[in-house]
Amino acid sequence: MMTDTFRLRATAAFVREHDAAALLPFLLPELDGLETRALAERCRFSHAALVVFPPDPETLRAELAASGLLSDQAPRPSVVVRDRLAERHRRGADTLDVTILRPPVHGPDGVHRTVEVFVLPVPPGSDLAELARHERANEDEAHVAFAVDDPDPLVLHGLRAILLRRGAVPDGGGYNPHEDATVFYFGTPQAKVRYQRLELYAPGDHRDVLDVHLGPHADQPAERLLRLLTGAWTTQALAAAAELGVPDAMDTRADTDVADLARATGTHPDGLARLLRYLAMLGVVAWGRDGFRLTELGALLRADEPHSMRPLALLYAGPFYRSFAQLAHAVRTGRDAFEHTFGEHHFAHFARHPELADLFDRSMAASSRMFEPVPAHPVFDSARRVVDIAGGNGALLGRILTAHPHLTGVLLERPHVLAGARRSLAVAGCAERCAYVAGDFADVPPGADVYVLARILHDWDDDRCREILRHCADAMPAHATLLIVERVLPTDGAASLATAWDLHMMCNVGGRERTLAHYARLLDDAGLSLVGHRSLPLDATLLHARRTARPDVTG
Ligand SMILES: C[S@@+](CC[C@H](N)C(=O)[O-])C[C@H]1O[C@@H](n2cnc3c(N)ncnc32)[C@H](O)[C@@H]1O
Repeated sequence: MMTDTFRLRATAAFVREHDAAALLPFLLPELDGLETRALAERCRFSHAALVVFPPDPETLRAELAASGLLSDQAPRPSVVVRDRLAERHRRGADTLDVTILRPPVHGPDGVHRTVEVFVLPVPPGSDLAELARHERANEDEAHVAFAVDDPDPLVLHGLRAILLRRGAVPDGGGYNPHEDATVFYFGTPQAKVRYQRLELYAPGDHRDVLDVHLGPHADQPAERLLRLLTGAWTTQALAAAAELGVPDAMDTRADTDVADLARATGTHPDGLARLLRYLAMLGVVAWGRDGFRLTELGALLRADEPHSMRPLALLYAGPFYRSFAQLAHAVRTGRDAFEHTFGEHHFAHFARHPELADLFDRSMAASSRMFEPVPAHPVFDSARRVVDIAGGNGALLGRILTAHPHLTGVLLERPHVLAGARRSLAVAGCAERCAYVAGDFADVPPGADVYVLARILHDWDDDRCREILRHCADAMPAHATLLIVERVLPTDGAASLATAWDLHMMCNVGGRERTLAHYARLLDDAGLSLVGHRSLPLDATLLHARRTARPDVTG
């Protein structure tokens, strides 16, 4: 359990190191440059907040002093956080004596900021000990706050609209008469920093805007849970649209009439209208005056879109949907649910069903935009030969060979995958510079300069990964490089696609996503060293490893 001093120090360091323009895109990765600028012009990053639970005032003073946080201001009563704690822990608000301190901290540019410290005394033997334990572990009240200096209602409505459009979710708020200030809380579920709540802090009484923010039922956990529970319907609605060719028959620049769309897709007009209404809620299509328009998001489901995500939609709503229904089996037994559902491992199952193998290969290509920056890695400049181990349909090798005409490539894959790889490398114009090896991880060809393992290690448990990495290390000359593409699990609780894919790997493959330290250990065990890493699109990371130099024992 983290001590309050540690939590105070970490919060103060965060406030010191960040500013609004840099922080906002981490909280809401979908913000575009214009929106970030509009927000940063009207909102200052003012503080990060936490709740502490000192046994007595002396301990609190000592903890604040040890964290470099000193304030001679008198504490003010908290209303909003007190009420939230009371509701979460089913206690009367008047039994919680929560006060607010705001010790100053200087930001990177010397500007005045604060750490907002909510203080709830928990004397020894108090019945609040369990509440304190829960709150320290979950940090439900931790948030970062942006102060709005000129908060007229129009500005507040405009700021809310941008935040909501980019994935923020209303998460309560309130008016504190002791401070004459209104706060608006938002959840930021996509955040790439440890804070998944954002506060707009507006001096003055803005309860009219707050009423809109809170909505009639917005603070009901039951409503939030209902929204979460319908996730399966989202997967199926997206896949149904893709299967029926709805995005393919729509336009991103003009509205399409529902009756026309029903004719074009061979669907029932009422059924289609209802599906479209749901898709509009997801942002996949948008309501227009004359029907519905396809959005940029929805266009990714078109069959002819470069990097089309249609195959992924069909896979996730098809075989992987059936196996996800058995997730509890995977959690209970530690064994993958795909094998439990289909009677064999997914690689073997797909190998026996060519239409599924094809769907799988095309769905891997759907997210191959994560490879875009890989060919720019400097290791390719001095290399001559590259081996892509289990390179799938050759999407990555094709990019590397296209960017570096001096290179030759080898693609190692299972025999049934090679035909597709040959075709796509021929389309990429790299056929003459590429050789193919039909085989297993044990057949990694020796003597190349760069070896690539993209989205392979997460398919396997640690023992099999060590084995695969040893095959690589054995094949690698002393100067060679191994590049690994994976989604790396964050260690600070930040939201990441890796966390979702870790569940997918457990359920469907029997593998796992890993932290950077975990990869470093596996490499080390195989005689390799992690020497660098850089981030890639779609929450992926490129790890760079070399053979570990062995001490010269020839003496
Ligand atoms: C998740 S895909 C990744 C493909 C490619 N590297 C990419 O990122 O697009 C995993 C690949 O491992 C291959 N594979 C599975 N078992 C293998 C084995 N024993 N030896 C070689 N390749 C294998 C599969 O055929 C599949 O193409």
